[in-house]
Amino acid sequence: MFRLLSSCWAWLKTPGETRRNVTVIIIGLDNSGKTVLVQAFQRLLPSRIGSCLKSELTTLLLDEYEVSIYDLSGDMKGREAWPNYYARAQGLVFVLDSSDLGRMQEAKTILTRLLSDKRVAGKPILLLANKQDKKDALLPCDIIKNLLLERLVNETKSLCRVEPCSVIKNLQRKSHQPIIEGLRWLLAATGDKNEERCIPHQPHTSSILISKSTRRSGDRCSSESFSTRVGLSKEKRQHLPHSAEARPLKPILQKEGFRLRPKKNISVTFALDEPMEKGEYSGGKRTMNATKHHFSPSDDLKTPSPSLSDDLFEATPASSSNTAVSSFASSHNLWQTGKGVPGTQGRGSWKVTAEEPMISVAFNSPQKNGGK
Ligand SMILES: Nc1nc2c(ncn2[C@@H]2O[C@H](COP(=O)(O)OP(=O)(O)OP(=O)(O)O)[C@@H](O)[C@H]2O)c(=O)[nH]1
Ligand SMILES: [Mg+2]
Repeated sequence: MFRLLSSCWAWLKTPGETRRNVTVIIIGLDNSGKTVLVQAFQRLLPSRIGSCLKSELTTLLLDEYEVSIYDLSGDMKGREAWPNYYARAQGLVFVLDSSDLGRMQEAKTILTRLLSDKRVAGKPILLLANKQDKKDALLPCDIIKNLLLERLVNETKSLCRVEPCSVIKNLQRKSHQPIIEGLRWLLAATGDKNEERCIPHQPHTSSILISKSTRRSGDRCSSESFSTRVGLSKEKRQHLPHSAEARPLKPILQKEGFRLRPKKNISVTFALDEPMEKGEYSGGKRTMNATKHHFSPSDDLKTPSPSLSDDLFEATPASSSNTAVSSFASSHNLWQTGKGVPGTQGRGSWKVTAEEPMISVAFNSPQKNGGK
């Protein structure tokens, strides 16, 4: 009853009559969780379900947006209809079953074909790494690697955010926060994307964001150091949701450290567009050899010190945006290492510090809940 009333109120209360209409398509392989995602949105947000004629359409209200969401079927027959929706979509949600390793290649093929379509290329895409409750679910960094996502979004100039989530119903309401935050980001990105197209001679570089949904106290990331890399005006950037901000990889490494969480809630945001200069971090091996490990005194649970592989900071060749990408690939080892460390699946955090620069890794409690 309360939900019904608040829905009615939300529909009536159109602030200044200025709701922005945005059309989003939800796409992905069959069985990835698209329909369950839409059902979660319907539970969480004021929504209007489509008529019988367009049962795939749901209209949601979120902030100042009225969002038309098309839940497209992912089976072979359904995929034939996808192109009919490409032109009208301003943003895309690609739902991936992170635990279905056997279909990663198929997902990659589909995603590549999708983003390469000229009606889609350049539009923002939210990649939901779903089914994170399952024990074999891939980490977002593994997904990025498996799907060759960096290269793909760089080529198609699409702004991309990767959001790990579980959309199943029996999870607590707050565990659905990532999908709301992801949708907020997508909506903001659609507006900025349109505006950006009007800016002439704007060098376009693309970004991948991984959600940094929650920040711990002591997080040294300062918001001023964030920037999107899609040529947004400063004023527009201020309107992006906090979690929509992208951080250039190079400054992160230079100034702050790279904050990652191993599974479920990822705590890092970065952009893959800033080329490294020649020789930059080429002393990485040396630096990492000099690495010392220590634990934060605020850890909820002490975990064993991780051992880092020496190839954590391989020297990265310079001169293209792929340099930063390969730098990410190096940091990927960091995740892998963290993942394999006994005890890191529990609550707690550990830090790895080197003399200069410092890398820090924060592990927070994963949401293990009713994994199948
Ligand atoms: N464990 C787990 N199961 C999920 C999750 N999300 C969806 N599922 C299950 O995955 C199955 C498929 O979900 P759907 O939402 O129907 O998948 P879909 O992407 O709409 O599939 P098509 O409509 O065929 O393209 C269902 O059995 C869901 O219960 C999740 O986050 N975790
Ligand atoms: Mg479905």
